[in-house]
Amino acid sequence: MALIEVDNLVKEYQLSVRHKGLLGSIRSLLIPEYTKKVAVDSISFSIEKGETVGFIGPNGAGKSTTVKMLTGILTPTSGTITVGGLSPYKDRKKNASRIGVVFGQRTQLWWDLPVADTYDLLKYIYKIPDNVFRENMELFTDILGLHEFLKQPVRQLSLGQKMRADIAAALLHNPEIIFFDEPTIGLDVVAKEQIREFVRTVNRERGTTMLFTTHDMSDIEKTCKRMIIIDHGKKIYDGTVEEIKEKYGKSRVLRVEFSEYIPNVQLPGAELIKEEGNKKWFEFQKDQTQVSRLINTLSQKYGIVDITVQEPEIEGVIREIYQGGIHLDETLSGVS
Ligand SMILES: Nc1ncnc2c1ncn2[C@@H]1O[C@H](COP(=O)(O)OP(=O)(O)OP(=O)(O)O)[C@@H](O)[C@H]1O
Repeated sequence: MALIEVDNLVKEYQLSVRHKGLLGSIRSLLIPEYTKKVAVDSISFSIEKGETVGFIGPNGAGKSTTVKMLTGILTPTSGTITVGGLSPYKDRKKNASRIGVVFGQRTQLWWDLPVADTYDLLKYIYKIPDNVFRENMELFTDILGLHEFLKQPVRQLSLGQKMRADIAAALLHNPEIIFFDEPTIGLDVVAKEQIREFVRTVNRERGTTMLFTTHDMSDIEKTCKRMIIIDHGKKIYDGTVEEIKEKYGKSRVLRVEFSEYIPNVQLPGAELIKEEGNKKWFEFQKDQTQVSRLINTLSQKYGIVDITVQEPEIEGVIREIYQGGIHLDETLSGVS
């Protein structure tokens, strides 16, 4: 049995119908009417121990609702979830001790307490043995650079420091599974990279299972092997990040450094998209133009110092999927 098993999961929210005007308001009060919003529509998937999975989709797709059900905060309308053999909403307390949750937009730390005191409190709450606490504090301080601000109250921390402090707090009790909700939102590139590196280290060294919801495709590309895409509450893709890029990222960029400045380069089958000194970037469609033909054409006419082919950005592929420009085929999408 997989660590996380989700079968035909459905969540409907009940919304009250409001009528216009004073009479309408009175009517709504006396005879309340409701409509249903299906936020999660028969989703199934399973996640094995040690996997890192990106859970993505456009705004309102149903990601948070699914994660809230996985963590036991919400009860499903129908379908089943098991996390390590437990039902998250029925065995909420037991489940909580085995999971860690990191919210990018909210802190779980005590606002007025120094960070170190928060960790002491968590040690007490989760009954973390001394040796585990010491080992984790050492590792987290080292990779996340906690020593800079351990004695400062949480309210004085910068966004990036708070995020690092929050991640350490969520992992202190050695959870088997961690749910990250937009873990790098609002952070600068250095802080983002530090967090991604930390996540990779913990996954590699401890085999911790990780699920990310994020709008930052670099988070997914740099930390996850697998990606589940949902849209309008339905699962539309479940597979590797590489596979979706390879199959749907049709455009490639040829970056060429010439031995001298050449004003007009004609390259049939490719379009000039950028130039900088002696360097030029050409975009081409990999299923229409062979890269070897482009290289031959260029090298016969011009002196070339360096040439590289750049892979497609996952960001662009996902944008097109959200905009309906790419229809995923069922054999690839792993959707049954
Ligand atoms: N408490 C609620 N009551 C009613 N409808 C809700 C509630 N929470 C979410 N919804 C609706 O359910 C749908 C899914 O919302 P959800 O927050 O799960 O999406 P999401 O994929 O996490 O979006 P985002 O990327 O914007 O955070 C949306 O249409 C949303 O308006």
